[in-house]
Formats: sequence, C-alpha cells, structure tokens
Amino acid sequence: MASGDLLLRAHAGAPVLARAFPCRLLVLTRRRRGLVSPLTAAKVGGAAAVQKRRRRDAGESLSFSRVVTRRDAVDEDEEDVEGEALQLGAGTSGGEAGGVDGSYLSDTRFDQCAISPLSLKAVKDAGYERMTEVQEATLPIILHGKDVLAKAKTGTGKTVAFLLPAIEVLSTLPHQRNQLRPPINLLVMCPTRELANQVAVEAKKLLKYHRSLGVQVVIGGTRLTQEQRSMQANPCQILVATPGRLKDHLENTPGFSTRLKGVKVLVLDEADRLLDMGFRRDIEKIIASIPRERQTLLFSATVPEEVRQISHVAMKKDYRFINTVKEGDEETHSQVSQTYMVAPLDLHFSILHDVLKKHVAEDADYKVIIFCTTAMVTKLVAEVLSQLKLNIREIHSRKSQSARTKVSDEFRKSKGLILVSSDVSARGVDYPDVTLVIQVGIPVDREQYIHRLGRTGRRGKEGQGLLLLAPWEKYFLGTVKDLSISEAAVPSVDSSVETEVKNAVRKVEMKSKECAYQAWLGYYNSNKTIGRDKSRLAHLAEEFSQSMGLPVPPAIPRNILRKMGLNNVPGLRSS
Ligand SMILES: Nc1ncnc2c1ncn2[C@@H]1O[C@H](COP(=O)(O)OP(=O)(O)OP(=O)(O)O)[C@@H](O)[C@H]1O
Repeated sequence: MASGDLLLRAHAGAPVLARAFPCRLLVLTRRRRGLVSPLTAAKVGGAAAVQKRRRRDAGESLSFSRVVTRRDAVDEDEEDVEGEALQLGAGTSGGEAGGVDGSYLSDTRFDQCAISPLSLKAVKDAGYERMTEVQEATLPIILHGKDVLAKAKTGTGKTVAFLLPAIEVLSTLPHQRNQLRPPINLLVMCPTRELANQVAVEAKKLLKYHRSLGVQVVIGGTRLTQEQRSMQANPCQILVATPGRLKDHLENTPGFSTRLKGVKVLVLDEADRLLDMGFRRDIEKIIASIPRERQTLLFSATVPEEVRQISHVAMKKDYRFINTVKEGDEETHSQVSQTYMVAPLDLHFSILHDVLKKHVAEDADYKVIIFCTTAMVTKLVAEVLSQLKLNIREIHSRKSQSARTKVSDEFRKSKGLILVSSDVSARGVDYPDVTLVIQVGIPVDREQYIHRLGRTGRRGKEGQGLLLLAPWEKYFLGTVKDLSISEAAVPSVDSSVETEVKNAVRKVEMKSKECAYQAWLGYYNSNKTIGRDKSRLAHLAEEFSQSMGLPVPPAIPRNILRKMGLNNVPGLRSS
C-alpha cells in the first residue's frame, strides 16, 4: 500500500487536500510542510514509521515531528477553533532558509496544484514556476473556503498568494460578459495608491486568459467622476482600492453600494496597517457595506498581537493563522545586512552624502531608497541631495498623483537612482533590485522599520539597510533588538565635504525648510516617547532647524501650534 492511500483513508481532510494538491499527498506525508495533524500522524504513525524507515534508508528526509498544529490545517470535519495558528516550517531540519534550495521558493510547482488551466497558463506567462512558501501554505486553505490571516516575510509573493486563489473562487461564479455594472466579487484593500496600482497590475497578469473577469482601481488622486466614468467604461468584478476613496464611492457613486453587495472575497493587504487606528473607521464602514457571508484574507509581513486580537473585526471566528516565519527566525531576511549609526542631527546630511557616494562608487547598478519621517522632510532631504549632484527622485503624499506614478514607474524600471520617499513606499511596493534602504530618523514603529527595510532583499536577493539616528532616538533600537542589526562607525567627513554639504543646504529654499521644520515638529510631537516632554521637544526641533542652517527656528502659525498642543512652549515661535 502506498503511503498516499493510507493518508487518504486515515484523514477526514485528505480529500480536500487531494483536490488542491492532487499530486502531493504522498509528498505531504514525508516532506516538511506541516499540513498533517499530530492526530492524523498518530493514526498513520505505525505505517508511516515503516515508510519513514524505508525512506531514511533511501536517504530522504521525513518530518511528522514538524507539525505544530493541533489538527489538520484543512480539516473541515472537526469543530472550529478560534484563530488557530499554523506555524509552517517551524522546526525544519537542516537550517534551510526558505525552500529546499535555501531560496524563498518552495519545491511545489504551480502545475502540481488544482488551479484552472486558464490561471495556470497566466502563471506560466508571468514566469512563475514554483510556488513561494506562503503561496504553497495558503492556497489549499483558501481554496477550501477558510478565512486566512497570513504572515510571511517581505518580498515573498503574498500578492499572488491571495490573488490566485481568489481568482479561482471567482472563476467558478457565473459571469455575464459585457454586463454594464457587474457585482464586485473580489475587493482588495491596500493602504497606499502605489500598492493598489501594483496589485491591480499583478491581477491583470493572472487574469490574462480569464476573459470574462475585469479589474479596476479606485485610489483617489484623481477626480471622483473620472473614476466613476472609468468604472462604467470598464466593468469589473475585481476592485482594488484604498480605503478613503472606496468610502467616497460608497457615499457618492450611484449604484456602487449595490455592486459591493456581490463581494465574495475581501482581502486586506498590509492588514495590520489597515486595521490600525489610521484606517480602522473607514475599514469598519466598508466591512459593514459588504455581505457578512464572504471569505476574508488578511496578509502582511508583520502581525502584531493586537492585530490578532482585533482580527474578528474582519474575519470569521474559525479563521486560520498561517505563519511562514519559522519559530526563532527573525522577521527580516538574513541576506539583508542591517546596520545603524548614531550621530548628531547636524551631521546627518554629511553622513548621507558620504554613504551614498561610497555606495554609488561600489555598485554601478545602485538603487537606493531613503525613507524620511514626513512628506515635507522628504522634500527637504531630496532637495539637499539633488544640490549635491546625486541622481535623486522624490515621492510623497504632497506630490500630485501623476508625478507619484511617473516616479514610481521610473524607479521600478531603472537603476542608478536614489528615491527619497515618505512612507508611501514603505509597504508592499515591489521595486526590483533595490541595493540599499536608508531610514533617516526613527520610523513610526518596529513594523514600519521591517516593511521599509523589506524594499530590499526581495525574491531572495541580497540587500543592505542603514538606520540613521540622532543620539536621543537611540531608544528605538530596543524595539528591534531581536533583529540582527549592528552598529556601524560614523564616517569621518573632511572639511571640504562638510563645506560642500553646507552650501547645498544653504541653496534650498526657505519655504522648504519652514515646511520641513513644522512637519518634523508634528511628527516627533506625536511620538509617545519624544513628544512627552514639550520643552525638550522644542530644544530638539531647534537642533533640527540648525541642521538646515537656520540660526533661529522658523515661526509656526499660532493655530497650528494650538492644534499640536504646543502653544506657549518655550523655544517655539508663533506667527
Ligand atoms: N511563485 C513565484 N515565483 C517567482 N516570483 C514570484 C512568485 N510569486 C511572486 N513572485 C514575485 O515576487 C516579487 C515579490 O512579490 P510580492 O510583492 O507579492 O511580495 P510581498 O510578500 O507581498 O511583499 P511585501 O511584504 O513587501 O508586500 C514580485 O516581483 C512577484 O512578481
């Protein structure tokens, strides 16, 4: 008897597995994907032990012991357990980082799965042959109809992991070609416009042969009427949206709320971000407008405990938590070297200049992203570095959408560029071959540090990360102490370079400096640690204004100071 037969009989969930992975049942009994429950393992244990001995003799690796769930991940017959966790890859032998060959790919090919021939053809055209770990882990469970909360490292193919099975679900629904306002069956929410556009591009790739299915994006940055016309001209069953604009359509686009009643699958990409306070209200409103009877998929590279606690806002009680980050492994990639530097603010421009010059000289194919704390600080840093004759592009929320799209497209395709960015590029955006990520100043939290760093080292590639802090920001290192981040020496800057940098700073317009100062103050004021002591904050803001070459800090409109709770704080000037 083959061990595959044995499993089919021994386990209630096996037929479902068989549908999703028709050729893999035998493999599942002997390889390291933890899709077999201890219960099942115990049932088949005796016979498996025989198989195991035989295979060990044949030099193959086996691993029932790697299973950590109480029961099978796709077993429909057992009672539901709230938010059951499945830690895939935990305890894998041999210390492999990712798939069998040490890459981010698993050893399962797409053509080994029960996906439709149309999707398979599109997957092949996209150049995907083997599934990534998160794709392999989530596909059968999503196809089984379960709600899923999935955590997988940055750049490991989460977009395809939710789009492909969702498209499979949609392809089984009846669709009328050329229907003017078809129901929206798949709704994907993303926190930024760039990410929404990117998800739609990936969806179009996968829909290449599903001719009756269409995808549209609603992201704002253009007039609402323009998007309304576009949705009418290009009917779609799949909608990718940012929360604010989707809410706008719900409130102002005739017939839109009726179309949303057709949602069968809801995806929250970068789920922890969408469920945090910034988006929560919009998301709750959107969820209230779509059917309760639906499948919900939450994906992110970071899933803090609070997000698991509140995931019931979106998901059914019996959702499955799939975590492909191995137990004891870091949430960042080992092939990305992480360093930090601590230096006074007035050295930051010189340090940036030095680090960039060296990096550009070392790697002709350099591609760098510099993350700054706010849009206006991003603008300032981009202007200073442009003055220093570096090849700079700038992206943040204060740029027009057309400028953002242009820069984003250019950066995706090119090499030899430095993108200075606010957090609009922090999450999800897939720029290939980024060689270095620099974060200037503390990120809003540990999660944002991980996502920003994750713009490099994608698809198993190497990369570098540098966090540049002022001495009073050093406390942040405590939140990332479990990551392999080591201190780098502050470069010594010779006086001619210092003068060159000072001249560059001097040439930047006063208006940019005033805006940067105000934004900087707002950012650190809302930081729980630094914003607590207002007079110290004013003192630090003065340091920042000096780093821009200003002997006296700019004045700030009284009403803005009041809104920030900073009126009458000594050291801050009002106008
Ligand atoms: N099976 C596959 N084989 C090869 N490449 C793949 C596969 N699946 C996805 N990719 C590619 O991997 C890259 C990263 O994918 P994606 O952007 O979905 O990562 P992610 O996990 O969502 O990252 P982030 O956490 O930053 O959002 C993309 O360029 C995508 O086209």
